[in-house]
Amino acid sequence: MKKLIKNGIVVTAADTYEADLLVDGEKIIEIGRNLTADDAEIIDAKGAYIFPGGVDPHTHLDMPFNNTVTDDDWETGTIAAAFGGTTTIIDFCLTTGDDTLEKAVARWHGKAEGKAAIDYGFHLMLANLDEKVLEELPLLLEKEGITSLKVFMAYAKEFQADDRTLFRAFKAAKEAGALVMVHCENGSVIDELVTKALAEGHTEPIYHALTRPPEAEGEATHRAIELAHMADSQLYVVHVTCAEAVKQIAEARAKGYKVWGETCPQYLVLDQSYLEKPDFEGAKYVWSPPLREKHHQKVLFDALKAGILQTLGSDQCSFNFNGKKQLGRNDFSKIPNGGPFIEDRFSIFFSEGVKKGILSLNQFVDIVSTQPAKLFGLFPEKGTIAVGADADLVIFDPEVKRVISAKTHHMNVDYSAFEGMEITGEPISVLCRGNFVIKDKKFIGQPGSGKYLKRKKINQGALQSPTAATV
Ligand SMILES: NC(=O)NCCC(=O)O
Ligand SMILES: [Zn+2]
Ligand SMILES: [Zn+2]
Repeated sequence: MKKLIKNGIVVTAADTYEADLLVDGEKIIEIGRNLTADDAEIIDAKGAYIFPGGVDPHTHLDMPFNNTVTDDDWETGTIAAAFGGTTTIIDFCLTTGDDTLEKAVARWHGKAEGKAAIDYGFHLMLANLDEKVLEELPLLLEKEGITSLKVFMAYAKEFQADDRTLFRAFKAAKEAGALVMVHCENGSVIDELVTKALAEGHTEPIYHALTRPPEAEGEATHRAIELAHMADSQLYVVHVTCAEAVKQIAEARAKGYKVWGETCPQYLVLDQSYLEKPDFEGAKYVWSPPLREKHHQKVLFDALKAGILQTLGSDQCSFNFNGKKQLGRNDFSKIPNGGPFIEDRFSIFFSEGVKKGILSLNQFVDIVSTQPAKLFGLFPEKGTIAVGADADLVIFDPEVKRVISAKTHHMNVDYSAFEGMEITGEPISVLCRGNFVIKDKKFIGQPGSGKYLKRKKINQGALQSPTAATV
């Protein structure tokens, strides 16, 4: 049955206008005023914004990490994402532990199939690029439509890649038409600082932040930029947190380097002082890079506004406080790194960005949906509202006020990093490819209905030049 969404205000990265939307099957087939359709279900969206579904380019669902596994799986994680207005995620497929990349990807398909309630793709997370991996990589990227790789400059004992590996990743990506995502922190310096702090008897969560200074992020960001440039390749810096890293990205983009950047809602609204909460509560706020001092928040908002950073990822990586976070009770370096953000990414950004007058409605859509879709080869099927696009739609009440709490969220985790925060705006109904996943704030979707998305290569027009990507 067709669906006719009437009287809403359609918002894209470019326009804001009143219109009705006619959806047939998975697609938007007509946009206009006073549309009628005899055989359609009518949805009245008066007073609501209609946004394209959020595209979250950074999640870790059911992922082995820091000697444990994240607590949200593909069912709880994608349902929570849908409640929050996200209809597509791109998750990180971990390749360590498998002897071929193909096996790792098959394992990730196994985690998602039958569980994902929204659409999804995979990035490939690589720790080494030996001859075997380099041979398999292009074949796998082609077959699976995986057009992005992630390499870590941090996590010395788990994933850290050396400069040679990083350079190889850039070279291989250039040839394969893929984008290299890099976690930019100097892992060796951090390892040294952590060892020293522990030797001096400092075990509390705040030392997680104190041993990962912003300079370590700025230095690594600079190195990644130069290595990408030397390889004539392209770089996407994940979870940017601080002025030091923003400066490097801004300078590179001004020189025309192919560099893009992401930040996350937690860095925009929380600060380092949260790690000082008593009774080990600071562990709830341990992730990497760490929360920074408050003055970095404005730098990040300004960078998003100016188009120096283009996207907002959740970096969803949840661990229960009264569970896996306790692994680090006597040693901050053993606290699993990550937090629960997939559900609140969209609404917090609307409330803090649009409602507080920092961003326009169109900039909001660009950052939470359109730019991630473009950068990761999903546009124009995803990331916009247009005839022929997938009917991934968020019917959003921009005025309702609510308080974020673990008591009401849908993630499989016993705390919210934003507990008690009052925000304005909430998704009322969410459609993914024309089907309601959330209707009137209730989940009516189907685990397993999410579709795996093969993505376009960057040389197929997925990627824009630095100047074109500015808002
Ligand atoms: N960010 C974080 O602490 N955990 C997830 C893994 C990563 O993205 O570094
Ligand atoms: Zn990372
Ligand atoms: Zn991450």
